[in-house]
Amino acid sequence: MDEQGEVKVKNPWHRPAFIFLAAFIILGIVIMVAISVVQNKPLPQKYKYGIVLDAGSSHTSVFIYEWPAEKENNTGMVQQKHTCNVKGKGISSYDADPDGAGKSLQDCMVEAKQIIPAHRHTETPVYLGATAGMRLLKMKDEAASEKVLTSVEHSLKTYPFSYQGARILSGQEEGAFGWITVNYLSENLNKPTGTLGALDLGGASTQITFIPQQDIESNDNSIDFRLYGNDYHLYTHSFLCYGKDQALKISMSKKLVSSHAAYKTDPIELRDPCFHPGYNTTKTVQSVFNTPCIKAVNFSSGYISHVGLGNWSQCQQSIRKVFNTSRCAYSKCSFNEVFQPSVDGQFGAFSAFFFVMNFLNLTSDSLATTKQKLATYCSTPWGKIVKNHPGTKEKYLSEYCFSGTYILTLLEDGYNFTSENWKDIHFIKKIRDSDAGWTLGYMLNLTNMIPAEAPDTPLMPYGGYVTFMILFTLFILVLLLLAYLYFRQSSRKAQKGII
Ligand SMILES: Nc1ncnc2c1ncn2[C@@H]1O[C@H](COP(=O)(O)OP(=O)(O)O)[C@@H](O)[C@H]1O
Ligand SMILES: [Ca+2]
Repeated sequence: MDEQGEVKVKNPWHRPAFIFLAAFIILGIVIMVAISVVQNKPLPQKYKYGIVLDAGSSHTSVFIYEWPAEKENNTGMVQQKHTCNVKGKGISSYDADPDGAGKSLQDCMVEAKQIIPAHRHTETPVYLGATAGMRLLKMKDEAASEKVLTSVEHSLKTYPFSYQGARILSGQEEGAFGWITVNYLSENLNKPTGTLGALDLGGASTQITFIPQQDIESNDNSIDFRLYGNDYHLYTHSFLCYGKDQALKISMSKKLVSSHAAYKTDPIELRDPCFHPGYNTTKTVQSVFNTPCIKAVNFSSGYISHVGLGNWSQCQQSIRKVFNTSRCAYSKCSFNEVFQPSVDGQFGAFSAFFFVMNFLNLTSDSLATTKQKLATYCSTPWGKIVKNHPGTKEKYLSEYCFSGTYILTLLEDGYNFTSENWKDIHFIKKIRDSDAGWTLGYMLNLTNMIPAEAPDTPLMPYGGYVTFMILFTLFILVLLLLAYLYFRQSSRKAQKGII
């Protein structure tokens, strides 16, 4: 009994205070880990949505974007969830029937209501941005352009979303937001890697935007951004009337004006090297001259007999006349006296640049091969072209020779790309499943989703943090166990010594 009494006194582990302390430490660690795991646990993913309507000159597309609610300021988080193509033509074609513009959006907006979860509807912003078609309508008939915008506004306000406005974008905005989109999607904005220049070809205008190596000599062409802690000094220019549909009209009108036949015959004969041999279609003079991009001319007839010749080099000669390169008041110009630094770096060429070059299978050849293949394509008889592409809209099909040649001439003679840097042009439709175009950049900007400064990042990712806390706790437990074993052994020795 005495022996046992002595052991009790000598073994420190049997002191209640020590046991209490050890239990308290373990409990404290367990509570700490439990709280931090629960506190930092990512909530079940909640998504937010945004809608942007791209009211282009040829048609309107509705884009629905989606992003995880907690990560809206991280780069690359916003994704395109759905697109809907509005039936019919662009809103600028409703100048004589403004109500029709608003009505045309109905089907796609109903679709948006079905795609976005109902509880998110009221907080989902809707933006409509109109581009060059509406810029031209505003030049031609400002009152009509306002009526069209009012009509789409009334229509968009009837849906449960948060309507944020319908407006005409400036050419600079269109160029800059296209650049933001491609660089956001390529995750270039928060990395020290280079950025991607943006080339956008529409029906009524075309944009070029990139970071140049030299000074920007004209203020109109300069845009500055601070994104994720980096300063960007961009060159941008939008050529109104140089989208492929307006360029075709300008090119046809020049041919008509310079041809003597045009003033005498009925219908006027337009022999066009940019259309396939065997192509022969009657068009109205009005369909070519109905644009503020061309001065009105009087002809003997209201009709044109448009006859294809299929001669690529003559076609290119005729397209060169659309670009005025004779004067430049700066150190360098693209065309029409517009300042442009030398193109630099990699470029993403989207919208009609992609549609046309992809159709022609010309997205990955050298400049020389591209020209050769295009020349062969243009000389292919129209009958054969129609037979080979039964599913393609005849209007698009008849114009691919012109459009391909226009793209080549715009890039080489207009923007001064060469056979050396031709490979730097990447014809793209999508980046990581989202369309390249101005709409995403526009929404990111208006919702402040690209912060000027880089957001604070946690010390370690969530998974790493939990692992660290578990390992750290185990480490402490093992230490306590070892300490226990050590003390037990030493107290036994002490016990034996006493015996
Ligand atoms: N599959 C296609 N093939 C050829 N061209 C196309 C195709 N889809 C769209 N396009 C063309 O792309 C252009 C899109 O321009 P759009 O965005 O409407 O005008 P803008 O940007 O000048 O306001 C139009 O010229 C249209 O005809
Ligand atoms: Ca466009």
